[in-house]
Amino acid sequence: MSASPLLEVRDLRTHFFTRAGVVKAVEGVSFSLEKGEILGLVGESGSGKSVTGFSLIGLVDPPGRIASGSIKFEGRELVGLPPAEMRALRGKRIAMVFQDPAATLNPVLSIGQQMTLAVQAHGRASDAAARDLAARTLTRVGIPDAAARLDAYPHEFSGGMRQRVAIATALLHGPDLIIADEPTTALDVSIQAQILAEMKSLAKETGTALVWISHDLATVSSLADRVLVMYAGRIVEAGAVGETLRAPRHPYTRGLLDSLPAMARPGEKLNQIPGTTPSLLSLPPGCPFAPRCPRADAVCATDPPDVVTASRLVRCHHPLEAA
Ligand SMILES: Nc1ncnc2c1ncn2[C@@H]1O[C@H](COP(=O)(O)OP(=O)(O)OP(=O)(O)O)[C@@H](O)[C@H]1O
Repeated sequence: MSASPLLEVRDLRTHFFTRAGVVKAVEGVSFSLEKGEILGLVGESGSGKSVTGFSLIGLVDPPGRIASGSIKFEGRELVGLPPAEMRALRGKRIAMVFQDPAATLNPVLSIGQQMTLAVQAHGRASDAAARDLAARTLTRVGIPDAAARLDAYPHEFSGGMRQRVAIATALLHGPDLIIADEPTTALDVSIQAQILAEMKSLAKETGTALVWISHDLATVSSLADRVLVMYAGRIVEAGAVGETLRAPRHPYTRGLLDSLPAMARPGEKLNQIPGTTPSLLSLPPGCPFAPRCPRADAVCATDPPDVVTASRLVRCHHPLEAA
């Protein structure tokens, strides 16, 4: 591990100040990321994955804001960075890919026009040079006959191809970090697998680090080096992906794994985690997972668990045995 990681997040708190109260969407999140590393961020809907991603790239809008904590990118503090400096980093050094490529692609511009604009937003390039870079980048993400397809419009591409265009746009400037928020969720399984394989080889070839946000543990296990499991705005377990998913120590991670369709025997019902995710406006005083946890006892209801760190981080009073 190098002395200074690419990204170092310390005790990040991102809150939404709503009329109903303060929604603590991200509450004390810490992790670091090395160059070329792929980090999977998993958890049920509402656990704070997307808000963590938006915080990293400076895109939390009112009524939300980063309430405290630190996000260091190559040693430089991003929390409190003037918006113009954040914009200069965004798209160039740190890029984001969303679940819906429509969030990135403009329907009234051809793919070539919008990629040219994206190239020129961060530096001088002639239209010809920008189109050439766009075509080469589209080829890298598996778009056949890319130069000819530059004049096509987003609606002329299939969903999988549109997502590839969005990924290529994120790759244009050779960013150091890509934050991908459920980018393959809407695609069919074979296209998903292809895009995952391509993202993995791109990250390894170019040294680009990837934060892959997903509710799908199977996807994360085939792609990521490390996994962070989030619950109610906190990281409850973190470690190397193989070890953590093979032998989870937090009962929540175990519950997520048990509810995967692949874990059910034919004809059997899926083992859903009982109960629902808590309201972030009024969390119980102890462990937020306690009301749904098969291992919880009195202490879990009253005392927030400390983090136990050995080869991996576990935030639990009664972690499962190490394998
Ligand atoms: N603009 C907002 N105002 C108030 N609360 C918000 C806002 N945006 C997000 N939240 C809250 O922050 C919490 C975390 O949301 P987030 O989208 O990060 O979850 P997630 O884990 O990414 O879920 P999903 O997989 O559904 O996207 C949720 O409880 C959500 O209601």
